[in-house]
Amino acid sequence: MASRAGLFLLPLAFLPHRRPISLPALRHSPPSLHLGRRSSSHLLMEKEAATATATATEAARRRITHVIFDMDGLLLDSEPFYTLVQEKVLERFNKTFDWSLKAKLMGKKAIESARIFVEECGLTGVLTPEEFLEEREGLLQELFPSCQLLPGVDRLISHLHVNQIPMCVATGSYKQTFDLKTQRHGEIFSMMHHIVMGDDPDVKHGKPSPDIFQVAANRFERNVDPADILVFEDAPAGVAAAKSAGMWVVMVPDERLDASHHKEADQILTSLLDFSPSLWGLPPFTK
Ligand SMILES: O=P(O)(O)OC[C@@H](O)CO
Ligand SMILES: [Mg+2]
Repeated sequence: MASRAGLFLLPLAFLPHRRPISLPALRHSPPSLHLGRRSSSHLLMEKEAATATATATEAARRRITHVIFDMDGLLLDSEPFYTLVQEKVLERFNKTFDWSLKAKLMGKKAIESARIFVEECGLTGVLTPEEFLEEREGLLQELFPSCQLLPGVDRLISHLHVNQIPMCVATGSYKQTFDLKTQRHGEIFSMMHHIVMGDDPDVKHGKPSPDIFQVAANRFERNVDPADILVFEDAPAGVAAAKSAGMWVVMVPDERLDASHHKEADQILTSLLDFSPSLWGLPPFTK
């Protein structure tokens, strides 16, 4: 297999589309970087990561040349708003919302997640997916403008921008809600080469299909090998989409997401503050 200058030949087993490689989470980062208490899923995450072999670390030291960011739950702390509103809707039907359902909804196109929500909550015939979406979007309108950046986002994106690493966003959010959520963060999103959204005409199927990441990769200035692209995601559907697009994926899951959803990711982090660019052949942080 031809290798690029300075790259070593990767045994076929390590190609991203063949099997995920779990890498050591940055256990040495100072405790202050680890936000919040360490839940059992975090300890499991570290155990999973700790089993990574030196070979896996070597294999993953590819020279990543391009980066694709998911948005909700990865760049923006918007997922709690979705949860809050979905809990509100369910209260009306005396039903409760839990993370096993959340795991199925995250990252998906709005109408797809609405269909799952109505079906899984036994509301078929009571509430249509369209009615649910209308109610949900109505409640979210006031909440979205207060979306904050998640920890480590500003530092990482500014760092990649300064080092001229091409990057973009691939989000299942539709344009209208994208504008609402990002209105306070124009500078960060202006550093993106392009933004692909859930209602983009070229995106035929939402995550977990690879469409949105393939469209995002094709819109960079030059043809990019998917194996040179690193995706950052928070949701199982997004990780699955990135892997089926043949890309590498760092997952930054909410600590309430069951660790069984971590398997496909190449690296698991508790926060972007723990990301080490040089592990992926990207320029290291200087400060
Ligand atoms: O930016 P992403 O994570 O694709 O969000 C999509 C939206 O459906 C929220 O889950
Ligand atoms: Mg997401």
